[in-house]
Amino acid sequence: MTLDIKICGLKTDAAMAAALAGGASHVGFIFFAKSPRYVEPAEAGRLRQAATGRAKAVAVTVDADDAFLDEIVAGMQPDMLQLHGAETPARVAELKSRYGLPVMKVLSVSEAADIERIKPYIGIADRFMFDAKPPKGSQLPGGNGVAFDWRILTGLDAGLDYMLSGGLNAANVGDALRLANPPGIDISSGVESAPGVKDPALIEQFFRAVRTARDDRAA
Ligand SMILES: O=C(O)c1ccccc1NCC(=O)[C@H](O)[C@H](O)COP(=O)(O)O
Repeated sequence: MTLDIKICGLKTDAAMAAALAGGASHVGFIFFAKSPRYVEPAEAGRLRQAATGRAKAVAVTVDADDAFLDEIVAGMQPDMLQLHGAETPARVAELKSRYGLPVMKVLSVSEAADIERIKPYIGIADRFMFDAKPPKGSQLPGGNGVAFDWRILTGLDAGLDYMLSGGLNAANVGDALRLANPPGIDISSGVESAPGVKDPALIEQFFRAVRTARDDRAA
């Protein structure tokens, strides 16, 4: 089975180069002003050019209005929108039709009952992401470096297209793959040396850990 890997919160050419060299299938840009990973749409548009033909460029937004989304889509030309807020199924459908782009809807989870919240989005969102709930006091809906109990994903339909996210790093990604066997994974703060500062060496180390885990499972 192929495994999609998204490196999120890219801001520099060096981090982008490391993500692509490692074999990222998706690269993410954060359009949430309070985030240390925020990039301007035009800068994301410049950075994402390196990914063309190699990885999908994902615009991560949080309950963004149409005016901001218009600016993002025009400036960055994403391949996909990641909706990381409280967007309703109707809003997801509206944005798919407005921009003609696939949408990944994020749901924050901590227990098995939270998984049920995907139901109204099935057939509307193209893909899902399960991320951990932000810790109390966090200003960020994502990028908090917090994991959830990956075993709650084992009850999902085998064909559901999703990414497992939240608190991944080189040390724990093998366990996540073994426990949940997800079709995709996503990482941000686990490959940073400080909030918002991606470390190419940590990115390389993460890809190495993924490869080792997959080789071990194949053996
Ligand atoms: O990363 C952010 O700063 C962020 C801010 C606002 C909304 C979403 C954000 N990140 C989205 C992602 O896809 C992250 O990769 C995901 O939450 C996992 O982050 P981490 O736990 O740090 O690996």
